[in-house]
Amino acid sequence: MEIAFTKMQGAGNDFVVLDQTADSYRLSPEQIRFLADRHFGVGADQVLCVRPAPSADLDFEYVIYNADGGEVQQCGNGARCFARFVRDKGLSDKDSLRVQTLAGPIVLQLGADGVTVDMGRPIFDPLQAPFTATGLQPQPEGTWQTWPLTREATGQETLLHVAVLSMGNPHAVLLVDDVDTAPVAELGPFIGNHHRFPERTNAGFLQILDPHHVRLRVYERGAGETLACGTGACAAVVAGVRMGYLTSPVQVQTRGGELSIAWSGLAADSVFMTGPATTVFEGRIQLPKTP
Ligand SMILES: N[C@@H](CCC[C@H](N)C(=O)O)C(=O)O
Repeated sequence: MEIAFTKMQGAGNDFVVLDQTADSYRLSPEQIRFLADRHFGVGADQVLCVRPAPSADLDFEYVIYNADGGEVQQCGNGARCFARFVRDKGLSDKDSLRVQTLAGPIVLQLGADGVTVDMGRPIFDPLQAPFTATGLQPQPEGTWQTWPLTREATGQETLLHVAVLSMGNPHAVLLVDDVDTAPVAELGPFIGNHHRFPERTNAGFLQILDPHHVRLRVYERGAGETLACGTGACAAVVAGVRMGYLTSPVQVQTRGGELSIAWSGLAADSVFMTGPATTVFEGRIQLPKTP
């Protein structure tokens, strides 16, 4: 089967975007992995599918797959690209779109500064992250807490203190002095695959510059380190605000660009993310047959 695709990026987090509004084909995990493959396919951190709305109060369904082929709940940078895609393809001319994700509905707003996404409320209950905190003693940090993860390296035991929350998808946030020297390639998979995260997790490395500016690297579940992670930026800012280090709005510098995150600090309020969304190229590709 040959399909049309659009390659997009938001702050360097890159996507293959597929229009499945009129054509109801579905892809196997092998086909997703092929599309995301940087040598044999198009290359992307995530594959995004635009599908018809499942109910009249929504505009579309937004389906997200990681490069490893697994379907996931949420993708912030992808949401901005989704909004740009439906506008550019003439699928909708609305400035405000309500789309269904696996984590629930989110609202996308197209404006002059880029796309702003209402990412919904952060979820603080560890069990809902999901994170198994049984038997652990949290360490108080501001109005919040971090959790100790034991790490055995070269015979020595070290403790990493991570903030845990969900932005619809799981996040662990570790404060570091300098993101450039943080051992992301080593600690990212350790935190991401830690047995206390039964669905694995995205691992953020947060360097605070001042109350309104941070630097961030994220080792993403199912994709490895990416140039930016939208939900990771939201989670890091929420964690920083609750620990008392940050004040909204916060500019998040990633390796691929800048994102602006706003959150009132109240658990009942949504997190808002603004940033770029760009089309890189379009094409058609023959999919491999799957068994
Ligand atoms: N790049 C994303 C997040 C994509 C999903 C994530 N890897 C997960 O498995 O939860 C973003 O911009 O938020």
